[in-house]
Amino acid sequence: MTGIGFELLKTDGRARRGRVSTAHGVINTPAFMPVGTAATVKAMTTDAVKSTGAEILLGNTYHLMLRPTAERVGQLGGLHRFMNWDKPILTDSGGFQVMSLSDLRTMTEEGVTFKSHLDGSKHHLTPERSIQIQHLLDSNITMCLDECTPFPATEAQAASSMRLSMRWAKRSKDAFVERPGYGLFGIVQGGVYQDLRAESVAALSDIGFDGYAIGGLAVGEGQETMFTVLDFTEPLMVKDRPRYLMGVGRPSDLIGAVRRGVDMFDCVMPTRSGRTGQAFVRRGTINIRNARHAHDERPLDEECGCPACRNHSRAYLHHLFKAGEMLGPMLLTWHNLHYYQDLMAELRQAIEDGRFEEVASALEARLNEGDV
Ligand SMILES: Nc1nc2c(CCc3ccccc3)c3nc[nH]c3cc2c(=O)[nH]1
Ligand SMILES: [Zn+2]
Repeated sequence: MTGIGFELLKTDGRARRGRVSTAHGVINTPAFMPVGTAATVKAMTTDAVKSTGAEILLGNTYHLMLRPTAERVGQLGGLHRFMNWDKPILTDSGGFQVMSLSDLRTMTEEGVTFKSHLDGSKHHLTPERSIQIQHLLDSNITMCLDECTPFPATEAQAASSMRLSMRWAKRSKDAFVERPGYGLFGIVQGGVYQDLRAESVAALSDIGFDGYAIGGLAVGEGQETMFTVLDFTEPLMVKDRPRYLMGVGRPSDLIGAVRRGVDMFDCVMPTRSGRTGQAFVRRGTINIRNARHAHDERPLDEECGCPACRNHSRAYLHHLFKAGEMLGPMLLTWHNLHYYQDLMAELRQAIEDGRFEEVASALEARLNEGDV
């Protein structure tokens, strides 16, 4: 197999059950991919991440090029060996993180010049350099360098931003080293504009990629707008390649996007909010720091099999956070990732059984039950 393989195993409405195969193993879709920004899923060992059911994790070109540098990771055998994760890895191309993390950045046709948020040192990122960095990291799924069009943007702004990303997509493809089990994904842009999204899908399909991400969303547009953009973009996308919705999302976002034909997801919510004490449970969310949990002997979620729910009460987790104990963020991160994987497994099974709509609407109803 050149590039990565994709099998579409079953559909139920627009929802898809598939399998992505890479040099480091298989990813069952719909899949949630935990974010491991600086070669670590924060507060989790790789064994812990594996125990949640995750089959792929994400790394970041931006962070790793700054520290410890891509050359260092490459010298040490790539990201898999560096962090001891032997399953697939997807890395973002860095443009999104430059725009959200560094200051004093300038964007030109050539690429983006920016100052490190760590030490102010100057760096350049071009499509060619981003592809080279991801190659050094030994990423199984490489992302094209793109510009994530800010929200809101006028149609003219979204058009010129998208067209720059399409020129960068071609340069990314030309720089990518084809290897069996390794693939390159294009990223659809175009803001909230139907004709621009269509132009971007067509431009990327003409170039040809192993998979197609939908970018420019989860940038503050809100769930309704995100779903509207999916509704007019997804039907234009080829069916025999994976679709990856970048940066999404909360459980209700995931259910709605699987319903609309998305296969792969990433989001910092389960890890970032886990560290602040927010737990995602089947009936909504819990902020464990709230006083009402101080004496509650129940687990976070009775139906969850994670170490936090098997071994501890809400009262104990509340105490850990109040005491500033590092076990608190560890256990809530573990729970959130475990819950996200359970949710994706339930959606995969529902598609296989031809019961997606029944299962999805029941899950959505429970999320709004409240009083968790
Ligand atoms: N390259 C790119 N990344 C995005 C991310 C980061 C996803 C990511 C991938 C891998 C690791 C971390 C983060 C977005 N997050 C929210 N919305 C997003 C939009 C884009 C986008 O349009 N382009
Ligand atoms: Zn749990």
